[in-house]
Amino acid sequence: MAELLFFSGTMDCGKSTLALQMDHNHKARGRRGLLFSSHDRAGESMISSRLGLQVPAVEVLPDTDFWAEMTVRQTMGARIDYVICDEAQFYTEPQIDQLARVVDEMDIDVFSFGITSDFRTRLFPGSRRLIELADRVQVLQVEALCWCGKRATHNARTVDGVMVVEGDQMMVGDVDQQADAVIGPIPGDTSGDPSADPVIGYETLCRRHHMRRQTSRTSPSLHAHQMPLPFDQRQGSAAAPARG
Ligand SMILES: Nc1ncnc2c1ncn2[C@@H]1O[C@H](COP(=O)(O)OP(=O)(O)O)[C@@H](O)[C@H]1O
Ligand SMILES: Cc1cn([C@H]2C[C@H](O)[C@@H](COP(=O)(O)O)O2)c(=O)[nH]c1=O
Repeated sequence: MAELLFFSGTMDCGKSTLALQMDHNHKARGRRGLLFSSHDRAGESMISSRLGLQVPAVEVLPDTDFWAEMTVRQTMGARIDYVICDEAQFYTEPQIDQLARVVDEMDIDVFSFGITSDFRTRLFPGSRRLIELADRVQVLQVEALCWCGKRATHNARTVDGVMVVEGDQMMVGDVDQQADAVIGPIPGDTSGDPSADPVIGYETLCRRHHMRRQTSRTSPSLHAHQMPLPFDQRQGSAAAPARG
C-alpha cells in the first residue's frame, strides 16, 4: 500500500540530499518517479542539495493540482510509482490534500520533504497539513547544530546579520549568508554598502538561543573567537583591539 511520508527538520539538515538519494534508490530498482519542488535556492524547477547534487524537477505553483498532474501524465501512458516533493512547506493546504488523495486512490507513494516552522517558530501551512495527514512524520537524523553545539531545532532569519522576528513568511535564502556578519566587513568588500539591498540570511538555533534572539553574531563567546585580530596597517602588526 502506498504511503504519504513527511521528512522534516530545520534548514540545512539534509532533506534535499535525502530526497535525491531516495529518488536514486527507487529508480535503481526500476521504479518510476516524478520530482517536484518550489522556490529552491538554486532556482526554479530544481532540487538542489548543499552536497552538490542538482536535479531538474517540476516547479509547484500556487495553482498546481497534483491530482490533475498525475491524471494527465497517466492518461498519456506514463507510469508513476512514487513522487518526491521538496520544499513542501511552501505547498498550499489543498495541494497536500491532493497528495493524500494521490496516495490513497492512485496507490502512488509520496515522499515529501520540508522545514516544519518558519523564522517566527510558526508552522508553515503546508507542513501543518502534512503533519495532520501523513502516514508517518520522520525527523531527519543528521542534526543541524546551534552555535552553542546543541541540536538546532529552530530557524532564525537575519537581515544584514541581525535576527528578525517580523516579515513575510516566505523569503528564499540560505544559511551561510551569516558568515560575513560574524567576522565583520572585509576591507574593500562593498557588499556591506548601506545603499545595497539588505542581505537575508538564516541560522539554525536551539530553542533557548532562538527565544533569546542570540545568533552566532550576538553570542559573546563565539564572537570573541571568530573576530580577526585588528591589523594596524601603519605598523604591519596586530594592534590593541579597537572593538569591545
Ligand atoms: N562541504 C560539505 N561536506 C560535507 N557535508 C556537507 C557539506 N556541505 C553541506 N553538507 C551536508 O549537507 C547538509 C545539508 O544538506 P541539504 O540537503 O542541502 O539540506 P536541507 O535540504 O535540509 O536544507 C548539511 O547538514 C551537511 O550535513
Ligand atoms: C525559516 C524560513 C525559511 N524560508 C526559506 C529559506 C529557504 O529558501 C527555504 C528552506 O530551504 P532548506 O532547503 O530547508 O534550507 O525556506 C522561508 O521562506 N521562511 C522562513 O521562515
